[in-house]
Amino acid sequence: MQDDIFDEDVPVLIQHPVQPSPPPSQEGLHRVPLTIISGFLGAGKSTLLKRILTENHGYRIAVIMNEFGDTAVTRTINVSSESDPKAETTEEFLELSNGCLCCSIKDSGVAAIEKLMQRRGAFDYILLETTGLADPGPIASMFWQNEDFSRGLQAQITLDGVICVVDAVFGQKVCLGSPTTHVFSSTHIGRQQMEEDHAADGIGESLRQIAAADVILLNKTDLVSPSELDATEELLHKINPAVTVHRTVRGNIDLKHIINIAAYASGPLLQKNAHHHDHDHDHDHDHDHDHDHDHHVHGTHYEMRGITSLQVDCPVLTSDQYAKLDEWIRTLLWENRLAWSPTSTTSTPPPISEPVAPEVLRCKGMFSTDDGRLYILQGVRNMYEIAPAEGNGADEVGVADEGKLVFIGKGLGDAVRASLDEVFR
Ligand SMILES: Nc1nc2c(ncn2[C@@H]2O[C@H](COP(=O)(O)OP(=O)(O)OP(=O)(O)O)[C@@H](O)[C@H]2O)c(=O)[nH]1
Repeated sequence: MQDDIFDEDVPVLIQHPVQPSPPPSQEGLHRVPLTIISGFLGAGKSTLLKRILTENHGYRIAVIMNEFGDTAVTRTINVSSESDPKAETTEEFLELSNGCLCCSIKDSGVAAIEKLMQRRGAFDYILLETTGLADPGPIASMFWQNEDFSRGLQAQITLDGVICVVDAVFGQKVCLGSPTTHVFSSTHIGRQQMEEDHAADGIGESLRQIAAADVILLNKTDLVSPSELDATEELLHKINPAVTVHRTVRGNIDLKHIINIAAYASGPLLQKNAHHHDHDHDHDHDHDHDHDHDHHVHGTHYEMRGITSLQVDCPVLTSDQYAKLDEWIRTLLWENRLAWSPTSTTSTPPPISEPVAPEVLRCKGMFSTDDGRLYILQGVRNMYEIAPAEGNGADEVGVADEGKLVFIGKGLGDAVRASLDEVFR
C-alpha cells in the first residue's frame, strides 16, 4: 500500500473515556446524514478515507472503517498508540486533530453505528465504509426510509448518498513488472472486471456497487490514458445512467461532491450526469464530453452480465396515468412482476416474455403531471417513494415536459419497457 504520502500526517489522539457519556437529549437534534462508501477491492477507499481523516476540511465527520487493522490510517494511529498505555481503551473511537472521529467496525455495521450514536454531538456527519465485496444496496435500504417508518436508528440517521470508488486500473499491480504489461490496456482490465464479475445470481458485486451508487469516484486516473478513461466512464454510465462520475487521483475530491449531496431527497435528479474531473492539483471543472454515445438517449436499455439499466422518457402524466405508474412500480418492486402482463385486459399484444424475473436494485426519476406538479421517484430495492419535488418549480428545473425514469436491476428489458408503455398510453 502506498501510504508514504500520509506518513507526515500522523493524527493526534485524544483520549475518550471507556464508557461513552450519556447521549444528549434527542429532542431538537436533526438526523445525522450518512454516506456509504463502497468500491472495488483495492480501488482506493482507504486512501480516500485517510484523506478525510487527516486533511483540514472543516467538517466533523465520523468515519466508520472496515478492516481497522489493515488501513494505513490505523497503522499510523497504532504507531501513535504504542506509546500510549491506554491505547486499548481508545481503539474504537479516535478523535483526530482535524475534528473527525475514526471508528472501527468489529461488530456488524449497525452495532458500530449504534455505539457511535451514543456520541452524538461529537460529529455532524457519518461516512460508512463497506468491505470491497459488499453490496451496498441492503445497507442503503436499511437507512433509506420513508419518514412514516422511521424508528430507532433510522430516526437518528438519514441516508445522504452511496459513493462507489472504481479502480480505473484494476489489475495494474499484477501486471507491473510483467513482460506483458505493455500489451495490456489498463482500462481494459478495469472494464474486464465489470464485464466478468457476475455471481451465481447473475450480478457480481462490483456491478451491484455501480448500480447502487449515486456518485462514482473513478480513481487512479493518473495511471490511465484519457481515452481509456472515457471508455470506462461511458461503460459506467451505461450500467447506471443516473450516476455522477468524478475522476480522482488518490481520492482527491472536494468533499462537497460526496457529502451532503442529498441523493435521496426530493430534489431534482438526473441533471448531474456532467462529467467531473478532480485532479490532484485541485483543479476541478465540469464539462460534457462529445462522446459518440449519448448518455441521455431517450428510452435506452443496456445489459451487461445480468444487470440491466432501463432509462425511459416519461411524458406529462394525467392523474390516471400517475396512478397507473404508481401501481406499475409497486408491482414491479414488491412482486417482481409486471402489472401489465400477458394476462392484462389491455388491447395491445402481450409483451414478449422476459427470461429473468424483473428485479429493481435502484430507481430514480422525475416527471410532471398535467396539473403542473413535478414529482421525484426514489427507490432502493423494494422500497420506493414518489414525492413532490422540493425547492425547484418545474420551470426552474426545466425538464417538466421531458421527465425521465431510470431503473437498474435484473431482467429490465423489452418486456418491461413494453409494459411501461402501457402506463403512458
Ligand atoms: N497511482 C495511484 N495509486 C493509488 C490511487 N489511489 C489509491 N492508490 C493506491 O492503491 C492501493 C490500494 O488503495 P486502498 O486505498 O488501500 O484501496 P481500498 O479500496 O481501501 O482497498 P481494500 O480495502 O483492500 O478494498 C494503495 O497502494 C494506494 O496507495 C491513485 O489514484 N493512483
